[in-house]
Amino acid sequence: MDASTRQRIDDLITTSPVVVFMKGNKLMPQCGFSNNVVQILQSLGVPFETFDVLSDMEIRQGIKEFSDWPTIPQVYVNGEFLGGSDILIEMYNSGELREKLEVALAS
Ligand SMILES: N[C@@H](CCC(=O)N[C@@H](CS)C(=O)NCC(=O)O)C(=O)O
Ligand code: FES
Repeated sequence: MDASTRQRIDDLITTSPVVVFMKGNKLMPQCGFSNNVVQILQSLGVPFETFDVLSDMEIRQGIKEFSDWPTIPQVYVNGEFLGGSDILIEMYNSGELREKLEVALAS
């Protein structure tokens, strides 16, 4: 990824405490994995921003390198990579996600 893509990602992950790189948007997720993450965050009632990687191939590829994670969706909390769909589902089911987000959003 070039320096300007890296800079854009640096900016994107701090637009909100919770940022989701996904396919599609909150109203119309374009993939079941992205939809999983949206449904989980909405069910917890936390505010979050999304970025549609289908609109930008540089970010779609760049975010994989940036996070060292090969797939979309990708969830960032306070500028740190948290995980994709499987990880979010697991953390949601264990209650860890609610706890983590409560702490993250309070800071
Ligand atoms: N097991 C993954 C599922 C996500 C996944 O497999 N994503 C694929 C299909 S949407 C992907 O991002 N492929 C590369 C791409 O489309 O750029 C997770 O936990 O998030
Ligand atoms: S777009 Fe086909 S699995 Fe996500």
